[in-house]
Amino acid sequence: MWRRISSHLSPLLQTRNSFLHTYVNQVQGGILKEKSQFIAFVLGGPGSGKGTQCEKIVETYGFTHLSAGDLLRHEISSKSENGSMILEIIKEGKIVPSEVTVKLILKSISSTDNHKFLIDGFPRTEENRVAYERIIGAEPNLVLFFDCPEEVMVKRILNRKQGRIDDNDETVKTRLKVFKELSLPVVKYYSKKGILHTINGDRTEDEISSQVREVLSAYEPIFR
Ligand SMILES: Nc1ncnc2c1ncn2[C@@H]1O[C@H](COP(=O)(O)OP(=O)(O)O)[C@@H](O)[C@H]1O
Ligand SMILES: O=c1ccn([C@@H]2O[C@H](COP(=O)(O)OP(=O)(O)O)[C@@H](O)[C@H]2O)c(=O)[nH]1
Ligand SMILES: [Mg+2]
Repeated sequence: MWRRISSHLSPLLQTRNSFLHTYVNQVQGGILKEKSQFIAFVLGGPGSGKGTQCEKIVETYGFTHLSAGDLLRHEISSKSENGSMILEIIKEGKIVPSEVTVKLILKSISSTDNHKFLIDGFPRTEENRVAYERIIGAEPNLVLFFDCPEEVMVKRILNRKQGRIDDNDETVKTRLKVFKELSLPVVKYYSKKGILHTINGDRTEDEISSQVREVLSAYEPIFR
């Protein structure tokens, strides 16, 4: 279907087509197999444990982990043309324009041979979600949502010693407000779609990890 559509669309869409289906040079019985892309969004408030759990999922299931925040921070540190704009927005705890983030995600997806991706910390707004779907032309296969009480998230963020410019009292307040007002509607959207899996994020890392494995193992026949 993608091939048919893309022949009528812009070069951007044609590029997209090339990574929506990753051709895996895996000859089985003489047949070149094509693996469909599998995308899981990983959502949750700041400090809910998204990054920590993504690392464990990578170890267990071999996903490629794309943290939207890391991609944006890389733009800042590499002094790209949008770097200073991104820095100001992150400092304030607000949301970077969708087209910037979506472009970075697409670039990362297209630069790897893997077919299964964790997109961590995106989409953070309904506008992000719509922009992603417009450009990618598909919804995620599943969405993990780490549900965590605010006071636990704040404590974790203020103890996270990664030197992040946004891990401070003032920015955390804005980030929590943005999460409640702009990100929770996205969570609700996926819940209505029936692809949301809510995980209790107020547990030990290992307890959370086993909840995650329970969800992912049901999808294993699809993404394997
Ligand atoms: N289950 C947990 N219990 C206690 N601390 C945790 C847990 N999961 C993650 N952390 C710690 O909390 C901080 C935030 O976790 P992180 O994975 O970076 O969250 P997020 O990506 O959602 O902001 C990190 O310092 C991490 O080591
Ligand atoms: O899709 C995204 C992801 C992140 N951010 C910005 O990057 C910051 C850090 O995001 P990250 O996911 O790294 O934070 P976490 O939730 O892991 O603490 C956010 O507060 C936003 O300012 C954004 O604008 N759009
Ligand atoms: Mg994170």
